[in-house]
Amino acid sequence: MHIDDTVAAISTAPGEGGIGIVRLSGENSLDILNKIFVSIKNKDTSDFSTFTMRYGHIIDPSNNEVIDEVIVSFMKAPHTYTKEDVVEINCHGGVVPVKRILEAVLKCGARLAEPGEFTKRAFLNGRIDLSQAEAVIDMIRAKTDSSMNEALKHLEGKLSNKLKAIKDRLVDMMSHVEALIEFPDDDIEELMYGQIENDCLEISKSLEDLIVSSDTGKILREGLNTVIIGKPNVGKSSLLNALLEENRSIVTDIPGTTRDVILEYLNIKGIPINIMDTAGIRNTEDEVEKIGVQRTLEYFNKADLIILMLDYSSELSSEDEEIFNLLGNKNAIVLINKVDLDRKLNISKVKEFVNEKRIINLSVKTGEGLENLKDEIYAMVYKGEVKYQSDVLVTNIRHKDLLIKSRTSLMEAVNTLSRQMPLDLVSIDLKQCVEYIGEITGENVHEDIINRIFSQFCIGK
Ligand SMILES: Nc1nc2c(c(=O)[nH]1)N(C=O)[C@@H](CNc1ccc(C(=O)N[C@@H](CCC(=O)O)C(=O)O)cc1)CN2
Ligand SMILES: Nc1nc2c(ncn2[C@@H]2O[C@H](COP(=O)(O)OP(=O)(O)OP(=O)(O)O)[C@@H](O)[C@H]2O)c(=O)[nH]1
Ligand SMILES: [Mg+2]
Repeated sequence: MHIDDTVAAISTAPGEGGIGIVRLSGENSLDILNKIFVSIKNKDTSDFSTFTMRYGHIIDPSNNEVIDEVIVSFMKAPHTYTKEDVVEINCHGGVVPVKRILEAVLKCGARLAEPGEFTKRAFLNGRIDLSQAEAVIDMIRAKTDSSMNEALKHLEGKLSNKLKAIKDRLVDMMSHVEALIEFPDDDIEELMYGQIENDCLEISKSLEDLIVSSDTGKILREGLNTVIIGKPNVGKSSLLNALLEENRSIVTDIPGTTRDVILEYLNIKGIPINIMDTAGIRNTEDEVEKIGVQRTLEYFNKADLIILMLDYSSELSSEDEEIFNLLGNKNAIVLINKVDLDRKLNISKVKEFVNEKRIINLSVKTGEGLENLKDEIYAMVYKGEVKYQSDVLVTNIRHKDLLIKSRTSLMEAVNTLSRQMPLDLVSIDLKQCVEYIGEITGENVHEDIINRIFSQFCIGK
């Protein structure tokens, strides 16, 4: 496939900044630049060496007026971000210079790039595979160091290489199977059945390891959805504020203070947390509060982790018990807050309700127990297994779903083999398995899916 138009976009974030960048990619990039760029030394761009920069001015082609003082860089195909000629115009940061330079570039024949089009070209031109392109957006969205490190590993091809190794093995097996179908040989057939079955099981184990890693990986990419619930006045909003180290939520000693769900983002030991403070759960006649309680329950159902708060200084109430009943087998930590006050809470009774959940004593007021809470969340996410920290994690649900499908095909092959059914059927299963892996890397994936992935990108990426 040959892409023959040249695209341009503002690649820096909108707003005021030190520098703004307008990026061009495509075979006319340098010609377009030549129409609007004048260097002090009056050199034209024909002898612009790759990966060098030049100082000069951008001129408005319609009236020859200077738009801005700039530095331009040139990267020659194919060793560039997109594998096409790339020009970057570094102008003064601010909304006007980048916008006017972009207009000038468009007037001279560039087309406005779609969101993610530079990265899409890097994919279509074969510099990176689809899973690496997806990592580019994860990189931009990452809220913590751990999330970013994981995205970088994907970007650098750690997952792609693993998948490639798996695919190579499958293709190898397929050729053996094909050979045996074409030239049946009773002497080795039985031996081959066992051998292929073994290989399938081994590959299935590698797929399984990747699938398991997605429990942690998804959290690093999307954040752990954590909902603080409890009856009114136990200190939910105080906890949110303490974790954020700012007064985000209104705190008063009036029960029913919080009426809506308040969402904030936290970084707990590198784990991105989407934390939600909610309206205290109770039966109420107040119309606004009722809606708030309803919302609390909706978020409760979607949560990855529930932080259930109790009040050390008050007796267990029917409201607390109602919340215990909601918990079921939800992933939850029980926090007993206000341990700085005198105890009225019957702790052994709490334990009867939530015997298998972790209970942590805390005082938001003094800060006691806050570190224990953070340690517990970290341990839950990493499940205490260090193996995830060095190896690559599957972070993307699309990838996880395809890995599950490819493993299912592989297990179908195993099933076929163990029942000594014809090898043609095994061949079909193996082919299916390879195709699912190819959907992750983008070798064979429907255009709609590619478009959907890149449409999530920002402009200029
Ligand atoms: N100014 C600028 N900064 C940027 C980018 C960019 O496009 N422009 N990037 C993008 O968003 C990121 C860097 N990513 C990049 C990835 C590959 C290539 C590239 O030219 N690769 C060539 C090898 C170049 C060489 O080694 O000489 C290649 O793979 O062939 C450039 C940038 C972050 N910083
Ligand atoms: N002594 C003591 N008081 C606390 C502690 N944590 C919170 N409080 C107080 O408890 C009261 C209620 O706190 P909030 O954070 O508003 O409670 P909430 O659970 O958000 O309440 P609703 O929004 O009404 O559901 C406030 O007066 C807080 O200052 C604590 O650890 N110790
Ligand atoms: Mg509150």
